[in-house]
Amino acid sequence: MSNAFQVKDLRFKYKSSKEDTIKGVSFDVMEGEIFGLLGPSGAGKSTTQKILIKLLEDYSGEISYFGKDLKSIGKSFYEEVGVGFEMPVHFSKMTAMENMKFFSGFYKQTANVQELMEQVGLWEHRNVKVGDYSKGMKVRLNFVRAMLNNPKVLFLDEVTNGLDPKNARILKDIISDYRNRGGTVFLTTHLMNDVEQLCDRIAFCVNGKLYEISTPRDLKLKYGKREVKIEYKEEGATLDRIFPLEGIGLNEEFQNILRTKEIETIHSGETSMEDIFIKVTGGVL
Ligand SMILES: Nc1ncnc2c1ncn2[C@@H]1O[C@H](COP(=O)(O)OP(=O)(O)OP(=O)(O)O)[C@@H](O)[C@H]1O
Repeated sequence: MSNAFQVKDLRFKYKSSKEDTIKGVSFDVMEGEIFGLLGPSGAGKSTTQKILIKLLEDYSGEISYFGKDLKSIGKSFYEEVGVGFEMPVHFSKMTAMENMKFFSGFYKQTANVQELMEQVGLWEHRNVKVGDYSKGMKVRLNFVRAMLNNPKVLFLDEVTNGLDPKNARILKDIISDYRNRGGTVFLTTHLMNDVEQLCDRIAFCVNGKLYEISTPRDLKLKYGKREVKIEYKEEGATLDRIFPLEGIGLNEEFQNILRTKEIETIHSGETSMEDIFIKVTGGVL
């Protein structure tokens, strides 16, 4: 697998601000992975994304896109990337389909719009004016728009914001499917669920810096509590005990509970991603 993006010591300052918004971050986005930037509001996630999309060019540091300096790549870049911004922008007096046809016109190569609209459950509402769409429908349409050019790399900003759990799930499945077919995804979020269910690797972003670039699983192993909690019934009451994972197979008390009690639950001490985030960055999401 090659690197879709290689970012080295990226720094960026908005003209109106006194200090750097992005304070020297380095990371790679591998081709075929879902890479997530997780962080609280104002951390610099959207700014980083805008730099990678070439909307902000006045940065220092190095960014390469499939081995080429990002600054040297021309308009062809937009044929290859899909962008789903947080705030959907559509023509509200036009129908969803008219909107999609309009935006398709920007690209040389376009995806199968019907298929995309069907996937997100909007095909039957294709002739409705976007102004009459609900917020969730607009979010789903925005996703279709991001996929219109069959992108090689997909950028998503808070992609599940405003969606109910069912529609959030549908969208996450489509994103995973896109990755499984070789697509690369760079997403920003402040939502744990998005990270846990979607991302192959994540980076914690706080105040323009990155902490701990890793897989959700490795982070859990590194920062998780190495213990097992067991809940069991005894004389009508539910009791619980916590045992260290080390030597659990030889722990007689643990074995005894397993043998003699009615077990209700057994959990390994999984630390939530939120706990890990706080532990690593000292900040809250
Ligand atoms: N156009 C701009 N001019 C000046 N400062 C800006 C501009 N856009 C963003 N900022 C500032 O840069 C910092 C990072 O903002 P950014 O939007 O990248 O954060 P974020 O992590 O994406 O947060 P959110 O999830 O709220 O969008 C914030 O302090 C913000 O106020």
